[in-house]
Amino acid sequence: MAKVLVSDPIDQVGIDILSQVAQVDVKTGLPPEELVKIIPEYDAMMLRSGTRVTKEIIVAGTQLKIIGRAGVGVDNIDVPAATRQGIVVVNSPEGNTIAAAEHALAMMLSLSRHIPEANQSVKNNKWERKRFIGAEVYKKTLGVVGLGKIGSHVANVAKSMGMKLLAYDPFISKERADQLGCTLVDLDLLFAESDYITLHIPKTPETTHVINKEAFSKMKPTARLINCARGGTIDEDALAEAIAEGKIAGAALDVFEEEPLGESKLRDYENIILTPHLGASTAEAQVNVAVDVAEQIRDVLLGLPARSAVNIPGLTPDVMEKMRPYLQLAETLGNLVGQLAGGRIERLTVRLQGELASIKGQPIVVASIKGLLSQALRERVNYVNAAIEAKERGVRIIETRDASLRDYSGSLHLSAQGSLGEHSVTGALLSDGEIRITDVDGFPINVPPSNYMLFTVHRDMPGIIGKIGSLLGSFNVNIASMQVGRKIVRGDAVMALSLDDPLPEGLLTEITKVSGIRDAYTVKL
Ligand SMILES: NC(=O)C1=CN([C@@H]2O[C@H](COP(=O)(O)OP(=O)(O)OC[C@H]3O[C@@H](n4cnc5c(N)ncnc54)[C@H](O)[C@@H]3O)[C@@H](O)[C@H]2O)C=CC1
Ligand SMILES: O=C(O)CCC(=O)C(=O)O
Repeated sequence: MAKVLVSDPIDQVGIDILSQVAQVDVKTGLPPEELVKIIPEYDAMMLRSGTRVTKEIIVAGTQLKIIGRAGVGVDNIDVPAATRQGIVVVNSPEGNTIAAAEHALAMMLSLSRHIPEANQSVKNNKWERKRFIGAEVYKKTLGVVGLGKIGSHVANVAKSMGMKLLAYDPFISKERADQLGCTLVDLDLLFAESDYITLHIPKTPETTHVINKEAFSKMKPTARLINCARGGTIDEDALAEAIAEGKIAGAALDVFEEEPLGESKLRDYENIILTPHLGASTAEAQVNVAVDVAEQIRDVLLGLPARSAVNIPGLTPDVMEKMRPYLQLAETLGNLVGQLAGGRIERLTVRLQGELASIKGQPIVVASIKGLLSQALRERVNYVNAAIEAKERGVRIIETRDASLRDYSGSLHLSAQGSLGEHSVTGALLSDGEIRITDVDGFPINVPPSNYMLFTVHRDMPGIIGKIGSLLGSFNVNIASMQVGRKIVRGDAVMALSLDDPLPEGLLTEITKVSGIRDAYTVKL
């Protein structure tokens, strides 16, 4: 039975789903060195933001097939290392959207009405009504940085509270911003005009310290800053300085450069509200993310695709479902051309022909690479790491299209240039979804792929097929089917044989010795 390690607190509903297919061990709060020790026995990991899945943990996780992040941000997982090792990383892109947006809105209102300080004051037996004069958000300007799922929900609610909305998001269209009632502006204008600034961006090289000393110098002294997105997007030293110097009126932070928050000046100011990364911490969100991610882990352990994999570009389950027969075709042809070419492959050209030329090429290219590398890497290569493996091995990938070819209802042509020469194969799908190999090295044939195959290039002359048949028979190898493809009579030809048994050692050399045989290749598909 598969084993899943749950390393952060996850709602029981997620554990129940995982338990349908796996032994689930809940071990929270483990230090990294302990995780490295125990991870080799696990097939999957499920976590929230409390666990850092480092390269060391991933490298030690030799059985790991999937890492599930019950939340949005996967920045606590070394995704490139997981990808390199062929481990699928999944998240729950929408399960906590509302929770995080509501937390940001709660922070905005808490800042405006001094809720935390007023609460503390009453609990200290005081009644300081004058001290806590607040500000209304109605008719004030909210600057939303990052107009994705959470930013959009914040904008929607803020609009209904009568706020004016500015937004900065270089990847969002004007139409989408218009729909949300937001005016897209550049960051400098957003800083200068906003009464409230709320961040809803991932932490990337571009967003690291996007709120810095210079940014604070552009803000209104009455501005209030909210970050329920990611630590590190605000320069915390610059923020403490800006608050101390009265450059802005307040800040509310749920996320920090270092979590849990260590020594920090941020604790010193009454007008800074701090929460311990609670954005996703609602009962509803925790059920949503637990179900979403546990179902994906269960599916992957059962050999099914994951719906929110962050490291299988373009291969969402609906694409996967629609394209499954073509992916199978691409993998088979990749595997075949890789074996024909042998040696070190330098270039793989993938040509989508006829009707196939109009469909999304990337998944087919990935499947072709997976097939190509499968002889060398076996089960180590998958849809996650195929492209990376090819790049690291110096295989140049070229994708081309030719819509003018009208054979079958679309066909796929792969050619591999390797250290031993160049070979090409073409294949197509029949109406019943069966795969046909329709061309090898430019010679037309029509054979289904089979486990064991033999291909020869020979001179088209009487007797040669008989000789090969007898030779195979003398080694007790049964021929399931045989076909010859040629371009001109008595010129060169290709023979494709499907065999019931693998070729015994030495037989391939015997075949190449037959007069008229130029080359022979044995293939296992
Ligand atoms: N505090 C918490 O507990 C939670 C925090 N989060 C965090 O909130 C953030 C936003 O999450 P979602 O809205 O779900 O993500 P999303 O992917 O839907 O939206 C992010 C938006 O940021 C934009 N963006 C990317 N680079 C940008 C840049 N340089 N400048 C401006 N905009 C940029 C993107 O175009 C996108 O529209 C993420 O970092 C996520 O990890 C999410 C859930 C809970
Ligand atoms: O798991 C959590 O509580 C944090 C959620 C979060 O930060 C995210 O989903 O990006």
